[in-house]
Formats: sequence, C-alpha cells, structure tokens
Amino acid sequence: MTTESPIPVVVNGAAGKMGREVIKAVSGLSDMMLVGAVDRNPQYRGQDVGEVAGCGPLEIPIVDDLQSILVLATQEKVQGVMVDFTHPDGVYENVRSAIAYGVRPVVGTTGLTTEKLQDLAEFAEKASTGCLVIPNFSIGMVLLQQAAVQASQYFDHVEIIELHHNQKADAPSGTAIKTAQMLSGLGKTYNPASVVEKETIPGAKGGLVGDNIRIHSVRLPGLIAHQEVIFGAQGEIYTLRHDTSDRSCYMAGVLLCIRKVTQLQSLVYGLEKIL
Ligand SMILES: NC(=O)C1=CN([C@@H]2O[C@H](COP(=O)(O)OP(=O)(O)OC[C@H]3O[C@@H](n4cnc5c(N)ncnc54)[C@H](OP(=O)(O)O)[C@@H]3O)[C@@H](O)[C@H]2O)C=CC1
Ligand SMILES: O=C(O)C1=N[C@H](C(=O)O)C[C@H](O)C1
Repeated sequence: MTTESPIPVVVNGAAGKMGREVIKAVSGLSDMMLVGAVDRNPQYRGQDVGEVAGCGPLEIPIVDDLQSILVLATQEKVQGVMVDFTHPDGVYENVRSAIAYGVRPVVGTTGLTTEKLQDLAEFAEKASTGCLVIPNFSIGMVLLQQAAVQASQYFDHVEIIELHHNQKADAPSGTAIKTAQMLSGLGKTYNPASVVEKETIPGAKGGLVGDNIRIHSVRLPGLIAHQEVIFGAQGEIYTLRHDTSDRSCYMAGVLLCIRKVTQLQSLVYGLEKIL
C-alpha cells in the first residue's frame, strides 16, 4: 500500500485575520503539513503560530523571512504550496519568490494590477508551476457571479456595490473587479446613458471597470465583506447580494486550492475555473 506524502504548506501573512483561519484549517489535516509561518508584523515574531491562531501550540514560530521558509518547503518529498494573505504592496514579490523556488502559490491577497497578474502568469508558465490567484474563496460568491452572468443576458443596466471593514487596504475589492470582468466581454454594452450626465463631485459615480460597469466601495467598521450586483430595467430591479459573517467561510475554497494547485502547470485566476 502506498501512502501519499502530505502537501507541505507555508502560510504567508500567518498572523493576520485570514492567515490565522488558514493555520487552523490546515493544522488538523492529514494530507497537509504546515512547514512554515511568515508574517512581517514584529508583534508576533518568534511566537508559536498555533497559539496566535488560537488552535494550541504547533511548534512553528512566526518568522519574517519568506525566503528561508520557501527553502524549507523545498526540502520535503513533494512540492510545497505557499498560501498568501498579506497585503497588496508585497504580494507580487511574494508570488515571484515562491515560483522561483518551485513552491506553488495560492494567492488570496487582492490588489494585483492586470499588468502584474499577466506578468505572474508568464512567469508561472515559463516555470511550468501551478499558481492560483483567487479574489474570493467563498462558494456563495462564485454562485452570485454565475447568477450575475446569467442575468446579464436579460439586463442592460448593472452596477456593483462592495462593502468591507475599514481595515481593507485596496478599493475596489478584488471580488468586485473579478465580477465586473466576468460580466464583460459578453458582447454587451452596459448602462447606455439616457441623459447628458455631469459628476459634480468627482468619484460620486464610482469607478469604471470592463464594459462600462461602475463599482462603488463602502468602508465601515462593523462590516466584514459584502457585495451587491444590482440589475435595473423598466419597472424592475434584480439584486444579487452576498454577505460574509465569518472568515471561516473561505476555508473550504482555500483547502480545495491547496490540493488543486499541485496538479497545475500555469496560473489560473478565479475559483470558478477549478470547481
Ligand atoms: N481571496 C479571498 O477570499 C480573501 C482575500 N482577502 C485578502 O487577503 C489579504 C489579507 O487580508 P487580511 O487577512 O484581512 O489582512 P490582515 O491585515 O489581517 O493580515 C495580513 C497580515 O499579513 C502581514 N503582511 C503584510 N504584508 C506582508 C508581507 N509582505 N510579508 C509578510 N507578511 C505580511 C500583515 O502584517 P502588518 O499588519 O504588519 O501589515 C498582517 O499580519 C487582503 O488583500 C484581503 O483583501 C481577505 C479575505 C478573503
Ligand atoms: O479584504 C477583505 O476582507 C476581502 N477581500 C477580498 C476582496 O478584495 O475581494 C475578498 C473578500 O471580499 C474579503
């Protein structure tokens, strides 16, 4: 009988809100093995990541040197995976480093520009390394996006509102951008103007993405992550809404991606592509 070796997993951003959830989710599994926890926040340096995540000691200290942990991950029998939930300002370099070491990235961090994403796709292709860039790991959000694509056949007017906690660095959310991208390229021209419009306060109408779709970003304490896609037509409004009440909702998607990325040889953008 052959027993498959567990997938070595590195968590980058391990002390953060999402990183802690990933530590809890991965640490109890027999087909994954946590090999390293990285975070730049000096407050947590050297602390046991299991204690920080609230799942008991794991004997893995949080360090700030990603490179050394990527080297560790390459010492294992099977190729490792780096899960990244860090910050828009560092994610590109983190992913480049992981691919350079042959460690497959599962990227939850948002804020990558289209150009940077394209660059990473080319880098992963050249290295024949799987990489998953997933703006939203929740199955509910994928279902919302698919329902929106279906509705777009019948509605010519649509706007997106995304609402998040006020600790979020980027706007609009990666999910809202992805939703607008999924609604674009379908042969539609959304939101044809019916009057001559004037924006008297710049930004009042939100940001334009894809095929003339506006995204509005709300940031408030008390929110976690929420999105509405609102379709309008003569005499009716069709609203799709998704609400996150607990970050554990992302973990089934994260675990699926850790398993799937080991079978890929290039970059894939979006959870809907691997379900
Ligand atoms: N794809 C998805 O489904 C989801 C994606 N996200 C995205 O994930 C990212 C993280 O979110 P969240 O966990 O809420 O954020 P947090 O700020 O709670 O956590 C991020 C952690 O990573 C650390 N960090 C930042 N940059 C680096 C770096 N370059 N190297 C190592 N550690 C770093 C931070 O340290 P410090 O505090 O010092 O900056 C912090 O401890 C965001 O981009 C968010 O939008 C969030 C939820 C779901
Ligand atoms: O920062 C967050 O919290 C979230 N970020 C992701 C995004 O930008 O879409 C996913 C989810 O909305 C939560």
